[in-house]
Amino acid sequence: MAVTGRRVGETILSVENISLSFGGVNALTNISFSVKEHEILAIIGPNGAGKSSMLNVINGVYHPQQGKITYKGQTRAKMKAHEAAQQGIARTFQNIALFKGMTVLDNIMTGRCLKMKSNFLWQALYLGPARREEVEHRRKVEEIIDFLRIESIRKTPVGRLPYGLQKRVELARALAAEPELLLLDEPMAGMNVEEKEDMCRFILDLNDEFGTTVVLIEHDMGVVMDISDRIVVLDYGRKIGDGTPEEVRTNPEVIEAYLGNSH
Ligand SMILES: Nc1ncnc2c1ncn2[C@@H]1O[C@H](COP(=O)(O)OP(=O)(O)OP(=O)(O)O)[C@@H](O)[C@H]1O
Repeated sequence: MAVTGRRVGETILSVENISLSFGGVNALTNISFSVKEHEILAIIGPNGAGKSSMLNVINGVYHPQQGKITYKGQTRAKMKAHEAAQQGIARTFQNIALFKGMTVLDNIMTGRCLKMKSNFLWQALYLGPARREEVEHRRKVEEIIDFLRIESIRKTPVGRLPYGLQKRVELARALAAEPELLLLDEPMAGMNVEEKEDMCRFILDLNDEFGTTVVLIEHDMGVVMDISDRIVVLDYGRKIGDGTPEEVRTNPEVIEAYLGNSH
C-alpha cells in the first residue's frame, strides 16, 4: 500500500443537484457537495435525513432521479455499483455485512476479489501467476491486519467476535480493496468509549498514511467534530449546512434542526 502522506488535494468527488425518491418519499432533494482528495468529510443529520441514501448514491446502489456525480473527473447521471468498486470506492455498512462463519483472514481476503487477475483455471491449479498473485494478496492482507492490530484474531470466525472488533474487521475488508474513497456508515455505532477512540485513531491514521479520502456518517458529535475536515448536514433529505466543524457548530439552522435537539 503506497504511503502518500496527508495533503488535501483536488476535488475527487462532487455530487450536484441530486434528488432521490422512493415512491412518495423524498429521501434526497437537490443535494450538492464536493469532497477533496485526502479529506475526511462527515455527513450528519437526524434519523431518516438521507445520509445512508447519499452513500448509496455515491457507490451506485441507488440511482438518483436527478442530478449528476463527478468522480475522478468523469461525470455521470448515476454511478454503477461495479464501476464504483472498480474505480476505488469501498464501503462499510451500518449493519455489519461480513461472512460470520468465515475467519477474519478469509473475510478480509474477500475484499481483494476485484484485485484478482488470474483466471479460474490458474487458480484451481494454483500454478504460475495464480501462486504469485496469492502471495501478493496475502502480503497486502497481512499489512492491513498489522495496521488494524488484529493479528491475534486472524483465525477466529467473525461471528464469535465482539461487535466492536467485527466493525474493525469490516474496515479491514474495505481497506483490502485499497480504496481511494472510503465510505463508512456509522463506523462507531454500538461501540464503547475505548473502542470509539481506537476507531477514530485508525480512521485518522489510514487517512494520513495511505492518503485515503474518507466520507463517513456518524451520530457521535464529539467524534465528528474531532476528526472531520468538513461536515455536510442533511435534514429531511435537504442540505442545511456545509462547512468546517466550527462553521457547522455555529450555523443557526443546524443548531435548530439537529444539534439543538435530542437526535
Ligand atoms: N430502499 C428504500 N425504500 C424505501 N424508502 C427508503 C429506502 N431507503 C431509504 N428510504 C427512505 O429514505 C429516507 C432516508 O433514509 P436514510 O436511511 O437515507 O436516512 P439516514 O439519514 O441514513 O437515517 P438513519 O440515521 O436512521 O440511518 C427515509 O425516509 C427512509 O425511510
